[in-house]
Amino acid sequence: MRVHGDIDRSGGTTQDGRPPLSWAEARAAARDIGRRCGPGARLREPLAAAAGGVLAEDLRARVAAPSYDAAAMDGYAVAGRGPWTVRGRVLAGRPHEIELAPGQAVEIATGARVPEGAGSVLPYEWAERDGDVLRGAVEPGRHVRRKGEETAAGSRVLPAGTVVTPAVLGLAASLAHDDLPVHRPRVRAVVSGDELISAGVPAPGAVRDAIGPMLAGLVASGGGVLAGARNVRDGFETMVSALADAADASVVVVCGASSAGPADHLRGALAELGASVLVDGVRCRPGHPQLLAFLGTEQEPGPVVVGLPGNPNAALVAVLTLLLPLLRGMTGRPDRDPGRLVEGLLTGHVSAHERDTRLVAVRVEGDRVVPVGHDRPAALRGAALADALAVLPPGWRGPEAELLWLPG
Ligand SMILES: Nc1nc2c(c(=O)[nH]1)N[C@H]1C(S)=C(S)[C@@H](COP(=O)(O)OP(=O)(O)OC[C@H]3O[C@@H](n4cnc5c(N)ncnc54)[C@H](O)[C@@H]3O)O[C@H]1N2
Ligand code: MOO
Repeated sequence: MRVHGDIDRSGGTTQDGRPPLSWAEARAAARDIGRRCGPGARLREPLAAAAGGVLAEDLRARVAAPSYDAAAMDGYAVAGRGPWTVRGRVLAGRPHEIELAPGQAVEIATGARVPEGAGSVLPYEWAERDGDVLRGAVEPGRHVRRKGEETAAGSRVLPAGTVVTPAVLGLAASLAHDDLPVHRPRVRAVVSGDELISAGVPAPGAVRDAIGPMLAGLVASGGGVLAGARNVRDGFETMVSALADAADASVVVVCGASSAGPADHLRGALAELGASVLVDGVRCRPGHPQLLAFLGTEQEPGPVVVGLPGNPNAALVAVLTLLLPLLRGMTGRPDRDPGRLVEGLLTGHVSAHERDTRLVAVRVEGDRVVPVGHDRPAALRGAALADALAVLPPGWRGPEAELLWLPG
């Protein structure tokens, strides 16, 4: 993580004790910080593992595309004018040394190498064959994909910084790449809480960790990679050493311990480590105790810390508010959300918060946006049923609402 000196390190709360940043300001700040931090570690990854990264170098063609003259249709490769004499058959993947003289043809499959001397391919649909004699109308050059006509060997096909989508992976494979140099923010998670268990049925007083299982997919949707998740017990020293141990990451996500209780040690641990807290709470419901901080110094920058509240739905909102905009900023992804404006269509009873932005789980049903309920801070049932969170700014009267799409 590289931090530049011009970031406002003031953080803190306003005089009335409320978080200084609105929900929209917090998202914009996280994205901006991500842009300044840059795209994270450079790795050379096998193709399948490179998905979601951003190219660390221009992608160049290791071979021409196509890499040989190939038939684009099933039919006959023909040389010169017809009628032609059919000399045999060539199939894709079968090497051959056939050369055709004018007046000769071979039956050919799509993708097979067109013999030397053949000028075009006559599809079956246009061919008349009587024994070895073939007739039909061809246009010179038709239905042959010439070597290099799409891409010349050695040419630059994509610039550094391109997001590795499934199409980019397919293209890279077709141009003979086995691995790709990509940048990808490495994210480490610290899941804190004495009451948490990660398997089985909880006894009274114990709680299944519901945030840890969400993180890999959420981090990947922002272009990062979850390099590890640690469950730690509540404790000041434990939190300090968990943060210090994650120093090799671009981003450390701390789940829980974000509030003011006796077991909530995140803020104290950050102070102990000399962190700069840049987002100290956000004016939104749920999720207001979330935070964003830098570890390290100007000379030796450390990771960005994103603090998620322990209530799982509040944590999800904080991921969408701070973590994903941060990762998108780091990886140069477009900020696609808040998504689109849906006009006049939020149905059912929802009320805005007087001073904070409310995020409400909704389903999009045709042209209606329907709250699904079950979206209190501790409940993920609503988010699991929902397509999106409707963004209701303070004092919202509706019915228009902006939608923040939930990662799929
Ligand atoms: N005096 C105040 N108390 C609280 C405030 C406040 O402003 N003043 N904010 C409340 C809000 S809002 C939230 S959200 C929580 C945030 O708490 P923490 O981030 O400190 O998290 P914990 O106290 O550890 O846990 C809160 C709650 O969530 C459960 N939890 C924690 N981690 C997980 C997990 N990984 N999976 C499932 N559930 C988890 C935990 O058992 C608690 O029930 O603080 C309020 N209090
Ligand atoms: O804001 Mo808390 O983060 O309501 O659950």
